[in-house]
Amino acid sequence: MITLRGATKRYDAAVAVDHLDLEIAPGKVTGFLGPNGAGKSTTMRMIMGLDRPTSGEALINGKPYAALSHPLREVGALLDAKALHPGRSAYSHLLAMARTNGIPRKRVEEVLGIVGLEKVAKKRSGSFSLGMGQRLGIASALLGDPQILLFDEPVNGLDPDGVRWVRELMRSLASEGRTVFVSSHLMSEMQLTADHLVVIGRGKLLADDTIDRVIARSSLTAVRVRTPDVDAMDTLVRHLEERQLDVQRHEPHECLVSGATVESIGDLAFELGIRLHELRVVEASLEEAYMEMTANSIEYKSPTPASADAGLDRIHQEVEA
Ligand SMILES: Nc1ncnc2c1ncn2[C@@H]1O[C@H](COP(=O)(O)OP(=O)(O)OP(=O)(O)O)[C@@H](O)[C@H]1O
Repeated sequence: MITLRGATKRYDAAVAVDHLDLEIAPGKVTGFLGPNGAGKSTTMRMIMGLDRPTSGEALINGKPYAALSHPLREVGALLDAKALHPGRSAYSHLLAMARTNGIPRKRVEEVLGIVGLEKVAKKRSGSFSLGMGQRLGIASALLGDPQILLFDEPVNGLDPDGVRWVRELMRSLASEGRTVFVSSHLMSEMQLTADHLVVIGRGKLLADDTIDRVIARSSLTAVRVRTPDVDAMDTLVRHLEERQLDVQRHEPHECLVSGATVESIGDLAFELGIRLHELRVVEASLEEAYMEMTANSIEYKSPTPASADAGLDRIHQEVEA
């Protein structure tokens, strides 16, 4: 279990992480999302004892990293894949880590096998590609066979085969009951890998929930309603608007309702004696839900329109199709 209580990190006047309260539970993959500069790496560094919180605390199994008696056996992390001695081979890098942490030599061979680096294990890591460096970083994280694992953008630089391998590794580590906390900017990948999401923006918590609930809460997730009777649709829309619901009507026979369930709209239509030909949820994608949630937290905004608008357009197009 990873616990953050009021964890805050300031750099001079700037607040990188702002009073984060979180519990990252075992047995699942928790995805860690947020725009550039949101504070993800700083949060992970505080958990790993590399940055001291300005206030609050970051705990591993109830203790700060520095108080762990066998840190590598309790928690492993891939934080910066480039933080390796370039003249050292993967093997000697892992062996040095193993020796200083009382880990047997055979575990070095085991982890090299897990990450698929056996054949290049004796080569200087300075000659490694970005993807090989990521694999070596993952091997270092797994070395102590810890129950808690943190990965900061582990698929960065990996080819599609490598991306899938990381996904399967994360899933299998979680299925063994481990705590897996992984940051990424790739929404589609997170949707396939994570069970739970933590989203931060400007150092503050924006969401701590399952993927399904993050998507369901998006205003871009709406219920599509269709009736063959235009007058009946007029009546239904009036009643929905009286209930303060956001209704968009792009066609006489159809509307999109945000913030209501299919059950509540179905019951209302039934009470009003309105025949429906369609009543279904049109879900936002995780990317759309994320873009909407972080719209006000983006430090480095691109000049192109936000994809929240693109999301609405997509739903409208679906309705018109
Ligand atoms: N050592 C430091 N000194 C000063 N400011 C820092 C330092 N480290 C991080 N910051 C600032 O803290 C904020 C959070 O940075 P952090 O790297 O944690 O964000 P991030 O979410 O990991 O970003 P990215 O997705 O770009 O990797 C940023 O504004 C960054 O400029």
